[in-house]
Amino acid sequence: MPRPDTPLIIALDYPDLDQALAMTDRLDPARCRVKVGKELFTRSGPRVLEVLHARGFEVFLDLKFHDIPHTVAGAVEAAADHGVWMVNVHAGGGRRMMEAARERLENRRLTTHLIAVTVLTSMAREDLVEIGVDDEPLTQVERLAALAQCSGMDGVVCSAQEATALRALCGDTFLKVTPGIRPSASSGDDQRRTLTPAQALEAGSTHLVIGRPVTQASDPMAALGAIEHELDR
Ligand SMILES: O=C(O)c1cc(=O)[nH]c(=O)n1[C@@H]1O[C@H](COP(=O)(O)O)[C@@H](O)[C@H]1O
Repeated sequence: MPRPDTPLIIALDYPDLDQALAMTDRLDPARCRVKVGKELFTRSGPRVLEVLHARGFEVFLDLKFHDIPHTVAGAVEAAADHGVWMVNVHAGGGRRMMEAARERLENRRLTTHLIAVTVLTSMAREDLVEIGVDDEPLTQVERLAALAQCSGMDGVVCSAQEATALRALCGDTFLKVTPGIRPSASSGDDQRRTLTPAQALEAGSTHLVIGRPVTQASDPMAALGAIEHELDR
């Protein structure tokens, strides 16, 4: 199946498989990828991946693994064995954890994209201070992105507000997957570091993760179409 030529990843943040599939019934796998996160996966198990693959979708399995190296390597291998397009870990798990995950994929010649979460887009400076990081989010994102890159990651999850700095630091081909995307008219919800879809691509994001602005819209297809229009696609 040809890879979709789109930066859009729709977050299927639903409490059950039926609701997620009702949404994907209305999406076209040529126009977007989909993301399965903790809630949906914990409720539905790997079956959700089988069903989405059968419908032609490439899947980002967003379970943000963060554990000792051996455990994370096994979890990343299991995700890749399910045939997902992308999987993620927390860069805060450190170099040995990320290297172990990369090595496990290489040993098995598995080509799933492996990326690391830097600083969650729901966090602002004061949240970092509370966990002992007395830095601006950008400084911590740069620190973790550099570590992720030299630990063998294909890219990072960050806010689009940091994408330009990471393009300079890590290059164009290093993936910058950016949630916290809010079309001009929508609310920020619990996100703190947001940009619009067009601003995010302009800033250097390679992929845009979009959840509620599409999934909670009264007409999700119209919302997706408006984003595509904004991106001139
Ligand atoms: O890894 C992620 O996808 C992620 C990282 C991050 O820093 N912030 C973030 O919002 N996400 C995910 O991106 C999606 C954003 O959804 P909305 O805020 O509804 O657009 C959710 O599924 C989050 O779990």
